[in-house]
Amino acid sequence: MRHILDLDRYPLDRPGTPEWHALVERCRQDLARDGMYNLAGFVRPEALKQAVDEIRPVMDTLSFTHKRRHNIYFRKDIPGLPPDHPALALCETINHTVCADQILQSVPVWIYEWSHFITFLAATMEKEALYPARDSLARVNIMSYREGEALNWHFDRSEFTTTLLLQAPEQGGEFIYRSELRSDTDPNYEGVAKLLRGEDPEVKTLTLAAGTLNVFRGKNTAHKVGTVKGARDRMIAVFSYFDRPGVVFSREDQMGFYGRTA
Ligand SMILES: O=C(O)CCC(=O)C(=O)O
Ligand SMILES: [Fe+2]
Repeated sequence: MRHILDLDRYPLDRPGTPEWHALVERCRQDLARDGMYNLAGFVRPEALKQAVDEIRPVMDTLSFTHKRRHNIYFRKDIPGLPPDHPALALCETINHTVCADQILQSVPVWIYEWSHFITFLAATMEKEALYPARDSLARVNIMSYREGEALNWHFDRSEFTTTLLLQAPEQGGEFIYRSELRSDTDPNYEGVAKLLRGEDPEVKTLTLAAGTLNVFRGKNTAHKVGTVKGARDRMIAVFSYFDRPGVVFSREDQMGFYGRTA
């Protein structure tokens, strides 16, 4: 892993040492304050290039074009919410997705499965353990956003979302988010409606640099990716871990996100 990750700066391979604890502590503080932490330069530039080079042909030929109108929940209906409630307003997403089963031997999948990485993530999230998904599609997704494309407002399925930007676009493609818009006990439908109307003053924008590890509270943070501009696509790896082993997506979700089942 030493040639892939900057382990001098981020000592993930030395769990239990004072420098490892210091890094975990810093990430915990960022999460508590901002609902997010970022490790810039986590992946070495040569490894980023290798990742983009090995994924590019798969992206160009086998990726699923994810294009649909959806609500912020990525669900047809929400029990208890009338279909015309403004929290269910539709928005449009388009990007291109490659799944873990199409890039079994690749830099992002190696990182996803590295036990020191999983141990570190769990520690920053103050969890006893964290488990990779069993779903062969959802484990790792590589998403490419070309000029004019964007991912629209949504909440994620898992409590935390872990991403690694492999290639930054020339312009646009910002990560736009609203922390703690809802909680596990309060869906805050009025707040969601306000956000979708463009009237939430708490929305923040982050421009990520390639190689940055980004971890945020995806389940209750509404987030989207701004429209990409310029010739270079925005390419990002999204890692899905869960609190229990063996998580698989429903066939309906697999079809919606990946255009196929596994
Ligand atoms: O592309 C990103 O930065 C975020 C991706 C994301 O939110 C997702 O895949 O759920
Ligand atoms: Fe997301």
